[in-house]
Amino acid sequence: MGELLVLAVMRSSSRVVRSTERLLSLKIGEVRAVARHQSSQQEQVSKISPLKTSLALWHAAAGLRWRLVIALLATLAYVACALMTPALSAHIIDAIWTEIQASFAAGKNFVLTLENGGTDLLLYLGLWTFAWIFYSIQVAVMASFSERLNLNLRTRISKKIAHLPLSYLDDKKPGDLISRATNDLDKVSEVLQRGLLQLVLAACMLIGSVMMMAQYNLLLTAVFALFIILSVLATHVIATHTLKVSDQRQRATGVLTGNVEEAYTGRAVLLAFGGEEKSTAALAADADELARTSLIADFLINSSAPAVRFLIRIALVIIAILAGQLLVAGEITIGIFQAFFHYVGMASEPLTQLSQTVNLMQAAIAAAARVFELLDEEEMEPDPASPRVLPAQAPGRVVFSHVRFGYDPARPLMHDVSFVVEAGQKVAIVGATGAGKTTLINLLMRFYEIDGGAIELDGVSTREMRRADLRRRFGMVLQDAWLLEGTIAENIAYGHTGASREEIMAAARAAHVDYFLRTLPQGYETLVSNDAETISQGQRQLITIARAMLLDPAILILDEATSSVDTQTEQEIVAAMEALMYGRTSFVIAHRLSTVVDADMILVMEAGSIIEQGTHAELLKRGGAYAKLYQSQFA
Ligand SMILES: Nc1ncnc2c1ncn2[C@@H]1O[C@H](COP(=O)(O)OP(=O)(O)OP(=O)(O)O)[C@@H](O)[C@H]1O
Repeated sequence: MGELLVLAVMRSSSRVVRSTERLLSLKIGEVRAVARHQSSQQEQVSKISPLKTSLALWHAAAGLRWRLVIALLATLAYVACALMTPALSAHIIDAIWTEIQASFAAGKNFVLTLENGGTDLLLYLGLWTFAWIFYSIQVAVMASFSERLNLNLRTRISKKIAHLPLSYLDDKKPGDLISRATNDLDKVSEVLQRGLLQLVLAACMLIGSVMMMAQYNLLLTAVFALFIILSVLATHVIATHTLKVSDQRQRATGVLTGNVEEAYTGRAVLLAFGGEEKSTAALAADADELARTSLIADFLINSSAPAVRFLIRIALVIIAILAGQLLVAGEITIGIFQAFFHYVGMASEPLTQLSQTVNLMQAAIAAAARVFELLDEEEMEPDPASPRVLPAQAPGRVVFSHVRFGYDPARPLMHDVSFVVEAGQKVAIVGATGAGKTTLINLLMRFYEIDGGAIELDGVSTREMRRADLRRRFGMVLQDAWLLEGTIAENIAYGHTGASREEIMAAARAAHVDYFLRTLPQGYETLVSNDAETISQGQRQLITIARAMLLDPAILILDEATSSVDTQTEQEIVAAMEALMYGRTSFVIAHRLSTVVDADMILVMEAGSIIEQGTHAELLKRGGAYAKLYQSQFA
């Protein structure tokens, strides 16, 4: 996992530079065109199936569904309490009114007692108390349901990332991945927490209120039911658009997060090429797109409630006229008249809420769809069920036989690569840029799977080993020295849990960095991060050499720095690398004459193939590609 992360960062940082350069080369007009193109792309991908996504969410909630049952029961209890109150109040009003009239007829003042309506009033109060308790239970249970579902999905995403092939990261921006694991998931839980509850509550309230209305008068209930149907139709039309626009908004958030991340990580390139303005314009275009889609999505989400409210107002007027006539005709009592309107009021708000919630849920569905899109990505080939394990002291003999590979299977890069590296040998890999030097290392570490042939480590095919076991055999020191957020001591001990302070300091001494670290005010406890520029490039590389020293791997992979460091640091790096390579099989992407000349074997690469291999003397004698390269680059 550690190495995977390292390579992901390597890959993303080189991609960041490429994308930042692309960002730099954009003119403002092109930026707008890109934004438009992105938005048309977004329309193309909006093929979300709400049913499929809801089922996936239901499936993801396995083990948590009992919470939904409790929330549902609490909701039903709340609705029952709330629905009983108007009927009870109708009864209380009619009963007390009769008592008042009787008292007046008898020439007495009316005094409220427990017998003549007081008990009913206490019951009324009790009902509302229970309603409040049940409502609180459902709120608490739903909050715990949605947060746990969120946690489940987030855990699945982190496991998924560990199983994604590196090729996934090659054409996706890390920011988009981050956006799915944060923004999209948060949207799902935020909406579920409020939305699901409201949905159940509103539906129960609506059905209950209509049933109660029907008990009093069927004609008036039928008029209200007609307007419910009209509201459902209006909601459906708006919700269809909301789903599409919400998807665009979540994608625009992903694009913006990705580009902000790129602009930030590649800021050195931006500043160096004076590209701040263009980069800012490109980000502004992304932000514009997000603002545009958010505006439409928010408008749609909020527009359904006023539309439904308008329909309800019309229904109320019609019902009021009809109910008034019935009252005058003596077909209904004043208690029933007020109870009916109470139920209409009780049903109206849920109807409005239902419509708004259905719309809000579209945003959650769109976000959840992006989460499941990630979770459904094809994973890398699993480790073998019964993996071969190398002995701890395996010497580090490497054999490539007839290896075939292409990043894109349709465009092979390596056709037939074969070579043998004996344990303890130093191999220099040379070749022009893009020749395939890094690719060779990627295949050796199994960051990518080969398409044919075999790679063996001490007689065992790397495919028969667990990836983690394989990678533990290697130590890497890259040009782009990677530091994680933490102290320098933690950085040196990365990958070697439980290293003592003495071991860390011994590794730092061997890597010629101990003296420098002691001069820092906080010494080994100095806090660093990959982005902080408080530690120079050369010093970073020395720290990563110390990291490799501590790991004490059988095989080393070194990418010699091409960037110019001062002579003193350069000498220290050379000495540290020599000490590190001593007695180990080492693959060096070589840029220094001394490394090439000293190597036990030189692999000369061109267009993915090894065109020559041998020692410096042998290859010079041959007078082929190496001899020419040596003359032009190293001599
Ligand atoms: N992740 C990738 N996806 C697709 N193509 C890639 C990827 N990485 C490298 N390539 C392509 O494969 C070829 C070999 O690249 P590689 O990085 O191995 O070259 P290199 O010799 O290490 O170059 P350099 O010296 O510039 O680092 C190049 O054409 C490159 O564009």
